[in-house]
Amino acid sequence: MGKKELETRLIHSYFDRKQHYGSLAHPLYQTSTFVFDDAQQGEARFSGNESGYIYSRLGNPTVSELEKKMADLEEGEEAIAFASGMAAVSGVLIHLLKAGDHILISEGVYGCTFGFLEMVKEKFNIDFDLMEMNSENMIRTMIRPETKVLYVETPINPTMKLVDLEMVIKIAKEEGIRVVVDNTFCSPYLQQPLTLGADYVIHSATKYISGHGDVIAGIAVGPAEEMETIRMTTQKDIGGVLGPFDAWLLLRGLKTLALRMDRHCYNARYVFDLLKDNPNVKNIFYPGDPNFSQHELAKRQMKDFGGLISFELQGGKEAAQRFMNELKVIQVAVSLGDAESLIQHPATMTHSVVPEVERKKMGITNSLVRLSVGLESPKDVWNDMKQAFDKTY
Ligand SMILES: C/C=C(/N=C/c1c(COP(=O)(O)O)cnc(C)c1O)C(=O)O
Repeated sequence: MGKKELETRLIHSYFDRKQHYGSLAHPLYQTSTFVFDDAQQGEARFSGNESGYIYSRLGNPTVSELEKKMADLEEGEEAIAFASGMAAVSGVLIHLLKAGDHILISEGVYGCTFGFLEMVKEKFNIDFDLMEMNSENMIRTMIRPETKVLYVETPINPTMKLVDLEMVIKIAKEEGIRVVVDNTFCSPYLQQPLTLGADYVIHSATKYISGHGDVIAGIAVGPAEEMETIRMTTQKDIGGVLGPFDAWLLLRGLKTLALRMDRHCYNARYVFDLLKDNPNVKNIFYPGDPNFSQHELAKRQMKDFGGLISFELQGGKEAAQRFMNELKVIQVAVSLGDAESLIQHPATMTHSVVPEVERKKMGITNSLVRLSVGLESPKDVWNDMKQAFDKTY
């Protein structure tokens, strides 16, 4: 029988149940270290002459099961689980870049990704430029001899703009540059950048992969040989590893990823269809909007349009904060991809670390709010927004 569908591979496991009392669920190895049969086995394991677990910062069976599954789901060679999405971002970029290098970034990125780039620019002389990656000529103009990486989020947090992966990857391959795609907003269920030729995929697994708002985690998927280098240097020595219980929770969350993403997409479309005609909304940014400037690219590049809607409210920051404060079902909180609908104000929250001049370039205004549509009844989500509009305007 051939390779099963993704929906099936999300659920089924890789471990040999016969070695684990027939356990259906993957066992949880909540341990920091592993006992050797004798001193010689310890020597053999550390030297690499014998495979096996040593210490959970170097590998853990529960974490390995998650990594195998994520590599499979993203159609990649190998995956590494990290303590957070930012640990995955920094782990991969530290591996790929050295002093004097340059990296091109999609015009919008998560605020702390921007903060990380500012830090390595100042401390380690790794330069970066943000750019709107929608013009082949512009990208080629911005590439320098020292450019080593094109880093993109698509959709971009929080503006929901898209980057044409096939176009960016084509240029990168011609120029001998690596492409890293942060696939957090889609999960492998809606988009698989490695199948388009990207070199690395990154996830804040905190979001849709977990789906239950109870784990902070990151994942990187990439070429096996380089991932081993990252595992045994960048991650081992910086130490941003994921704990076994968090890996176990992610394995549990992945089982329902397909069902949850379908529901997030359905619910977001339901909300959009009502929100788009609301007089208190100045602009709305949702890939599933037929009037969205990149709607055709969204249809081509994504399986469905996701669970996130960003929109600008009439009246600026004060009105946006009043609106958020009137919500009862939707929770005012950062993060996304949870069962609960969440709303946040990027300019003063997730992207507050980005200087205002850069935020403006990214299209992040004080009127912008980002809604992560959850798994509740979409009717209740919309009614909550409607009553908040009535009280705010
Ligand atoms: C509060 C956090 C939000 N985001 C995070 C995030 C990270 C970083 O992921 P950890 O938070 O380190 O797991 C990486 N990549 C993307 C596209 C992200 O949105 C947020 O936007 O609401």
